[in-house]
Formats: sequence, C-alpha cells, structure tokens
Amino acid sequence: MSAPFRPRRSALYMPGSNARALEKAKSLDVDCLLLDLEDAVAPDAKDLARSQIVEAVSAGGYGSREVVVRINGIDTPWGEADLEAAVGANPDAVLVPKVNSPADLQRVAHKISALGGSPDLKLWAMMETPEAMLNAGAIGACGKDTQVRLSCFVMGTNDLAKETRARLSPGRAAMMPWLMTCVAAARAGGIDILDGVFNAFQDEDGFAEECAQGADMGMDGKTLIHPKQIVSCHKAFSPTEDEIAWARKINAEFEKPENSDKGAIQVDGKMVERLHAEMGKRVIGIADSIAARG
Ligand SMILES: CC(C)(COP(=O)(O)OP(=O)(O)OC[C@H]1O[C@@H](n2cnc3c(N)ncnc32)[C@H](O)[C@@H]1OP(=O)(O)O)[C@@H](O)C(=O)NCCC(=O)NCCSC(=O)C[C@H](O)C(=O)O
Ligand SMILES: [Mg+2]
Repeated sequence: MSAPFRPRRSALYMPGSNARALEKAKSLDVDCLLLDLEDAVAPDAKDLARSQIVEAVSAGGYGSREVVVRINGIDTPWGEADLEAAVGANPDAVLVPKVNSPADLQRVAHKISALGGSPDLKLWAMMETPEAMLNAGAIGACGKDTQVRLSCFVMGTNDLAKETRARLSPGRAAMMPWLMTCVAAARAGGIDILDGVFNAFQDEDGFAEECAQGADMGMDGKTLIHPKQIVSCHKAFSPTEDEIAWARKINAEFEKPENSDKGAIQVDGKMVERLHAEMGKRVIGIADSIAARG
C-alpha cells in the first residue's frame, strides 16, 4: 500500500545548466528536487540547461525524490520550449514561475493536455508577485480543479521582496502577512506549501531560525539553494520523537471502547479532542513515510 502522506520537508533548487549538480542530486538525502530553467540560468545557457534537464529526468536515477522542473514564464522567449521539453521528460511536476492568477495555471494546464502530457503530471505554483498575494485564495482553489492538478505552492520571497520593495530582514516581519495568507490559501485548496529560500547559506544559525519559523507557521517544508542546508531543514520539518509518541498515544486513547462516544478526553493532564487525534494521524503518516524511505 502506498503511503498516504508525502513528506516535502526539503526542496533543493539547482540550475539546469549545472550538470554536476544534477548528478550530485541523486546522492542527496532531499525530498524534492527543483531543476531550474528560470532565474538560476543565464539567457545564454537556457538551451543547454533545457537539454541537460531533459536528459537527466528521462534517464532517472532520482529514487523516491520528487522531481520538479521549473520552467520559464510561458510568455518569455523560452517558456513554450521549456514546457514542451518538460512534458516530454515527464517529471513529477512542473513549477510555474510568477503566477498571478488562476488563469495563468489554467493556461499551462491546457497546454500540457494539448501536448499529450501524462495525467499524473502535477503543477506547482511560485507565489512571488504582488498580484499573487492579492489572488492567493483563488490560485489555491486550483488545488480542487481536476483540470489544473495544482499540488503545491512555493514561496518566492526574493521576487516578492523585489516587486514589493519590502525588506527580507531577520524575522521577516514585512513578509509575514503574505506568507500566512498563502498558508491559509494552500490549506483551503488542499495543497502543500513550501517556504522561500534563505540566501545566506553559510549562516547556519540564521537558517535554522528561519526553518523553525517556517515550521511554526505551518509550512510543509522549505526551499533550499545549497546541499549544506538539508540536514538542518529536515530537523525543523520532521516530526520529533515526542510528537510521534504523543500522536500515537492520543490515537490509542480514542480507540479504547470507553472513549468511543467521547469528543474530548483527558490525557496526561491535558484536554484532547478528536481534532488533535486527526492532527496526530498526519504526524504519524509523515513519520512513517520518512521511515519507509530508509
Ligand atoms: C549558491 C551556489 C552558486 C554556490 O555554488 P558553489 O560555490 O559551487 O558551492 P560549493 O562549492 O559550496 O558546492 C559544494 C558542492 O555542492 C554542489 N552544489 C552546490 N549547490 C548545489 C545545488 N543547489 N544542488 C546540487 N548540488 C549543489 C556543488 O556542485 C559542489 O559539488 P562537488 O563539486 O561535488 O563537491 C550554488 O549552491 C547554487 O547554484 N545554488 C542554487 C541556486 C539556484 O538555483 N537559485 C535559483 C533558485 S532561488 C529562487 O529563485 C527562489 C524564488 O524564485 C524567489 O524569487 O525567491
Ligand atoms: Mg523567483
């Protein structure tokens, strides 16, 4: 039986133009790979990056890692060719940059079907423009549109800072309303959401703090730019032993015959409701999926 919960704790970007990185990714303990054709690739290297990504994805070897190709915007000189190449290579998902509205995703989904793309090919959306922040709920609702197959938001905090002129300062106070709006929009649409990148990848303490903040906010994971960020990211976004034990305990309590007609019970001096047991089931599911990967 396949695991019902898919951990997306870490998603590592790598430029498609960097063949060494595409190869190295096969040995990294990371949940998702974001093979980039967009901002990490210079205009003169777009064609090389596209052919390297097609070759890498078609050849496989990435195991249980979720493989996602970030295309250039469909209205750029490279977007159409990127999408056609991605559909041919058939990764797990296509990541659409600078999504402003549901129409942007519907357009890409329509093109994927016209190209004969696999019905299993999902869309992910970069949330990184002022328009996207204003339309977050409507974009998130594409998670329930079976024609679009949106399954994840990715916060693009660098572009968001550029477009809004808000500062990416420690603690991210200025970003917080948008980040939390997108968390709510993702949950309403039934999809996952990944936090933005932390650019100062040599600053381990700063990165750990931002991971903890993202986990507190309800993010499912974080996007990364360097392999050295993976371990700390997994620490923040994996359920702890205590959380797993508590989840198992409260679920076991609710399964007891004497609690079958109760909505709220006391466990270890705390009030526990069935909603906590539901939350616990997700913790257990994610923990089991992580364990199953070995
Ligand atoms: C930031 C980097 C340019 C640093 O590269 P480099 O100086 O080569 O780093 P190291 O020497 O420390 O590398 C050590 C080894 O690790 C491999 N490596 C490095 N980065 C990656 C990676 N991302 N994926 C896989 N492997 C990686 C190196 O090849 C070395 O390997 P080896 O030689 O075998 O020892 C670089 O890390 C980098 O390019 N990072 C990704 C940048 C990127 O993709 N940016 C775009 C996404 S961010 C963004 O756009 C978010 C959003 O849209 C927004 O708006 O916010
Ligand atoms: Mg961006």
